[in-house]
Amino acid sequence: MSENSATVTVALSSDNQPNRSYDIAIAAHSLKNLGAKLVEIGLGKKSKKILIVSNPVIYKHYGETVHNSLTNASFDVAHLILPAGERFKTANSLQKIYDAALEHRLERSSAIVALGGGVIGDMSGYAAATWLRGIDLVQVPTTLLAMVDSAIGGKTGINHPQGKNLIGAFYQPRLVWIDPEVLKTLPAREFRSAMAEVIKYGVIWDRELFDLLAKCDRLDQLRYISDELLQTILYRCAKAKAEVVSKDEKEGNLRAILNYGHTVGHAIESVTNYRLYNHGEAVGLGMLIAGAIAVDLGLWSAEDQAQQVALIAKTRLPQTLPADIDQEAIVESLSTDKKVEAGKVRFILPTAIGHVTLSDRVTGDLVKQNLRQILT
Ligand SMILES: NC(=O)c1ccc[n+]([C@@H]2O[C@H](COP(=O)([O-])OP(=O)(O)OC[C@H]3O[C@@H](n4cnc5c(N)ncnc54)[C@H](O)[C@@H]3O)[C@@H](O)[C@H]2O)c1
Ligand SMILES: O=C(O)C(=O)C[C@@H](O)[C@H](O)[C@H](O)COP(=O)(O)O
Ligand SMILES: [Zn+2]
Repeated sequence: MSENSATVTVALSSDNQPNRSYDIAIAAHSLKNLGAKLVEIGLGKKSKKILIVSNPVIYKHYGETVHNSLTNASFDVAHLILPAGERFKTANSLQKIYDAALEHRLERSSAIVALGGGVIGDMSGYAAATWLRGIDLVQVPTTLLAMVDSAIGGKTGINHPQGKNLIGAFYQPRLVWIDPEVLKTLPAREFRSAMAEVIKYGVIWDRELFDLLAKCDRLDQLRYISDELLQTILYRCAKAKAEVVSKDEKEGNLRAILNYGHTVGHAIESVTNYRLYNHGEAVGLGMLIAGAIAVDLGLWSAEDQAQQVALIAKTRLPQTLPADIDQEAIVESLSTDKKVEAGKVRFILPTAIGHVTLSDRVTGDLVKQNLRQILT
């Protein structure tokens, strides 16, 4: 890792297929070089067609740079603008991507470029996985959350009216192209939200990252983070996710740790109709609750939980839930979690900073008991 650029490789087994490993390239001001990079990794040899999928805000800021970079590299580019927000991570939006793919006559060797946050990335990824049974996918994340998490590792999908990400596929991108400069236009709320996933890596895998963050006074806005710390965050999170995904691409076992905070987090998002909390905020609340449950079960210490609470407080993420939140519905929604096995909900619970375990000892009552602790 140099001062302002780094590459992390997601190493994947290939069986009889061509090499599926890919790079996560992190470099400031690199957006304009995307087209040349795609040529370098072999895109455009047969079909030159590319569909950029984005949303109005992101495309207004960065669409032209990406479009020009691709056309300068001789790609035949079309773009589709979808409405912004988790509420639009739906089958209806997916249909619009398919319609645009058809209109632009994407072929098997064409590509989709996802220019956006996790919502655009997850939906475009699923469209790429399924259009013509699979075309190339390039992730160009524009939120911190997408840079450290959603653009990496190949989980793609959309929400079902009954729950988060219930429809999807594991489908790896050919490249993750990160230009941290784009974070300068990211709203502070979205920055904070991403910090929940960053802290997640500290708790599940990387104690050094946790300790580094704990030394900071404020973690709620980009302006409180030095360029060096931002680069370290991007690099260490990418490395952590790449290591986990390389070891267990399809969540047979280890990868489930990346779901820390998500069991309750997804339930909160879904029960509040994706209107009250965004993903990272709900995950932050989910981590607070998972930590408290782990203390109750004697799996980790009250001191470690206090450290987690203190770190989350530095991000100024929400730490409470409205008193009238439907607790029964949250517990009910846990049953749609993808980690459910033989009807039992399995939680990722921390045992020490940097370590977690999978537990099926968490009852609905224990969840409700801890939800009640954070009601306002
Ligand atoms: N696939 C995975 O492994 C994975 C991992 C984590 C999260 N997710 C999913 O990711 C989604 C959350 O992603 P998110 O937090 O990126 O939210 P998001 O995609 O909704 O983006 C948040 C907001 O930021 C705006 N925005 C994005 N980049 C910007 C920029 N550079 N400047 C100005 N505005 C910008 C967007 O318009 C949007 O309104 C959820 O659906 C979650 O389930 C998936
Ligand atoms: O990559 C993973 O694996 C994760 O679990 C990362 C999570 O941050 C992400 O929100 C993911 O989409 C959740 O997956 P799900 O399988 O619970 O839908
Ligand atoms: Zn997440």
